[in-house]
Amino acid sequence: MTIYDEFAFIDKIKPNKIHNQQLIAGIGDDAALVGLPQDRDQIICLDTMVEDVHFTTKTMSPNQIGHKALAVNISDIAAMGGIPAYYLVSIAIPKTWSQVDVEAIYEGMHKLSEAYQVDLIGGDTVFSPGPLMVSVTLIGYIEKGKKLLRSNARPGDVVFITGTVGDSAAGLDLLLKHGSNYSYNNSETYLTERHQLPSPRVEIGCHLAILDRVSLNDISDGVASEANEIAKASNVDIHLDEQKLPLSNQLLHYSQERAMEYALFGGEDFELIGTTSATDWEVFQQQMVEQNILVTKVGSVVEGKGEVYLSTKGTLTLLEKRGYNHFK
Ligand SMILES: Nc1ncnc2c1ncn2[C@@H]1O[C@H](COP(=O)(O)OP(=O)(O)O)[C@@H](O)[C@H]1O
Ligand SMILES: Cc1ncc(C[n+]2csc(CCOP(=O)(O)OP(=O)(O)O)c2C)c(N)n1
Ligand SMILES: [Mg+2]
Ligand SMILES: [Mg+2]
Ligand SMILES: [Mg+2]
Repeated sequence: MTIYDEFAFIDKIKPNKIHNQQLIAGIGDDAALVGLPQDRDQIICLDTMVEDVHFTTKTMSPNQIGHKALAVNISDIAAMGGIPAYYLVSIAIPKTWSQVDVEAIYEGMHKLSEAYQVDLIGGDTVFSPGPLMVSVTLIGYIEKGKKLLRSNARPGDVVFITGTVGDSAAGLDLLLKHGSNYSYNNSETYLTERHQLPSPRVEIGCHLAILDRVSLNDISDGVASEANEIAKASNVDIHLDEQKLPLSNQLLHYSQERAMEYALFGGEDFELIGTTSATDWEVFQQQMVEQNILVTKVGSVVEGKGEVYLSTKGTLTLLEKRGYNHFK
């Protein structure tokens, strides 16, 4: 179905209320105009989702594609300890996609934008002769001077992971096998939804931003890949204790044998992995316990030259930067 009147489409997706009062002009001019608060630094990121790379019509509904395209960006802001505020969407639409389905992508984004109080302030709409592509640029902020960088890890730090890891990759496995319309049992549905509807950890990021020094990454490419990024950026070694990696019962039930592979190399959990001093870890852990949020100590930082080791029953083996890599 070829349909789009580009301009009628833009009118249709334009939000009718705003969450951030510093927005001066959103959709409807040549660019968005936003006021800048003096006491904050800006955080800006962009992630793209492409049909047959990040999703297929079999693995994700249009609504879920929209949710996830925004969620993965919110997750990058969470990994900087910040609060998301404004987003722009670039969408390239092939003729095989119906207007109803494209609007459902926006509904998915809109629903999540309400939950996280972010405003759609612009974007671009173009035709694609190939797959559907949706790219989101997200702007957020953090108190001036706060930096939760990958390069902040120091020897003696505790390494932690939020939530559980590996669920999304197992969910993807199920979806590639049976599709999204299959009647999954409760435990399988938990896994497929972890893949389709990730929950970015903004609240936890904000708690971490209060601590003195934190290194942080969100888990898009797998624990092994993200831990390696922190180790390399900080020029330290990271030791991960295999037995401490937080795995859900649903994942273990799905495949005890492959659970560790999913956790280390699967990706798209959009949980956070990071490090902080042992003293700040105690403070943070206590806060998380009080709020009933799962955060697990999974290892430690030692002096080194940027490598990650996995400790399995006392034996250390090099954990290479294997995981999702677009061109491998
Ligand atoms: N094509 C590109 N042009 C410019 N910068 C890029 C490009 N691709 C990635 N980057 C930058 O490289 C860094 C790492 O990107 P990426 O691995 O995608 O991070 P993440 O996994 O957090 O999304 C980020 O600072 C990102 O902005
Ligand atoms: C159909 C399908 N095949 C494979 C995957 C797995 N996959 C695609 S991209 C990706 C990694 C995350 O995406 P990326 O573009 O690397 O995000 P970033 O690291 O930039 O946040 C994974 C695990 C998927 N989600 N869907
Ligand atoms: Mg990226
Ligand atoms: Mg990231
Ligand atoms: Mg990646």
